[in-house]
Amino acid sequence: MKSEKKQRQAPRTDGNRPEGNGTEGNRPGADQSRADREGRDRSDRDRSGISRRRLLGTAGATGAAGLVVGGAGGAFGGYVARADDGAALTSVGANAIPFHGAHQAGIVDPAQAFGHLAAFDLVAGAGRKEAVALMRRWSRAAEAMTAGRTPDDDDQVALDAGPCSLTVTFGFGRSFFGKAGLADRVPSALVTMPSFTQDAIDRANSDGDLWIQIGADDGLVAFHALRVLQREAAPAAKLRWQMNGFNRTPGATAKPRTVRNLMGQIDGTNNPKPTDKAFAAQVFASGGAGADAWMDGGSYAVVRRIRMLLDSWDQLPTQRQEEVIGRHKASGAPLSGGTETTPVDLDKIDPDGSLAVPGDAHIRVAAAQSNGGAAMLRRGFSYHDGYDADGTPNAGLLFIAWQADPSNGFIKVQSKLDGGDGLSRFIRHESSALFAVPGGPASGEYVGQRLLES
Ligand SMILES: C=CC1=C(C)c2cc3[nH]c(cc4nc(cc5[nH]c(cc1n2)c(C)c5CCC(=O)O)C(CCC(=O)O)=C4C)c(C)c3C=C
Ligand SMILES: [Fe+2]
Repeated sequence: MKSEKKQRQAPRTDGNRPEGNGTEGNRPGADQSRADREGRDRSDRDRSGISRRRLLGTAGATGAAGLVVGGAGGAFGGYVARADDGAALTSVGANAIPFHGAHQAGIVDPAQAFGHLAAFDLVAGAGRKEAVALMRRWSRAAEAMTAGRTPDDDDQVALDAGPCSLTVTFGFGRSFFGKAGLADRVPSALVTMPSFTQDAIDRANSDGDLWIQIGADDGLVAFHALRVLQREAAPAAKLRWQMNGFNRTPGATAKPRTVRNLMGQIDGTNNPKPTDKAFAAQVFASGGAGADAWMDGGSYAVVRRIRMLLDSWDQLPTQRQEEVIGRHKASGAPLSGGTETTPVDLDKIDPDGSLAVPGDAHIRVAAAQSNGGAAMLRRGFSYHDGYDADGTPNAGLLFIAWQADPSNGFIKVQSKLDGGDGLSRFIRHESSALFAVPGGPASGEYVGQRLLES
């Protein structure tokens, strides 16, 4: 990336779209983003005497009739060029999540509407020096893009959009350390992931030396970040695997709600909350003073691509589906009663003498109470990669779990779910990876500097 001096254009308001999902105001950086935005418009005007936003608007207006593509146009059209009417920005475009901080962005922030995961391997001959240069390049690019800036020689894919809550999160796989000459710095929590009896893991789409998680509330902004970072990877690293995911778009519901997954369940209800006393200890590593000190403020990301066997799932009556999970499908309330947020009563017995939450219900088997307190923050994306030749949907969950120690988080819980979970008949784990995600960079630092330069 040559320079990030140019500010990316701020978006116009789409009159048909609700103003965000109501959560943006709570996101860190919303105010800063507003200030940045004003600065951006001003600097555009300073350089040319006329706002780039206005110029784009004029071009759109004059060309509008000729640019209606695919379909009858108007409300039914596919692509309709729109003039810039000068209306205010939407909060979706304007929201910026700071790149710097004690923890990397993309862990605690609400999961965005679009996600890309990518793993890279160092190329033969690349070592610590090349890794330092790569992490510098990646951090510089991510810092610019998350603030809504683009490089001079940018491909302009995200040119008209604001930051759109873009986050970029970087991690290191176990295989990275030996190649980078850092074999003695593998953190003790970065264990080799065990195999589980029901795994159907595709090794080519698993593991990796380096990992990037990208999230944004706009598809172009998310793709742009992926493309920029993939280009910046050369000549040090090459792509190993890449996955695309999505969540509900901000503003799609009348008020903020927990997302649904592709099985139709409300998913994420009983996640640890940042307001919980134990949250930081459950999710973030405290590196201590020893060899793992560089992981202070970091976390461990377990990535599992879990296919949903949707054809079988869809054949199950709703009541049975609810027994498989242990919650009502529509409301997300536990089968022991109450609303979505009512704590589940795993001991409750129904009038017929059976457990209200069945013995093999997913939430019973996965619960911290059933696993010696083991907990993790689940922050995933749905995925859909088309259909197999026989018409089976290739769709499911890019499951991402964040924890201070995977042995006392995902690994412990998955060991219990493997075989004991009613849901396991309807899902298949097809990819697996575990990454050490260092703490967030301080201003002027790049991600991983405390590992690579100490
Ligand atoms: C090893 C950890 C887990 C895997 C793998 C997993 C897969 C998976 N889960 C769902 C759907 C739901 N999970 C829910 C709760 C839940 N799941 C896990 C862990 C794993 N899930 C935990 C720790 C919990 C919380 C349990 C509790 O204490 O209540 C729920 C209920 C709503 C919620 O709390 O999020 C749903 C729904 C799918 C579809 C899936 C694989 C594709
Ligand atoms: Fe689950």
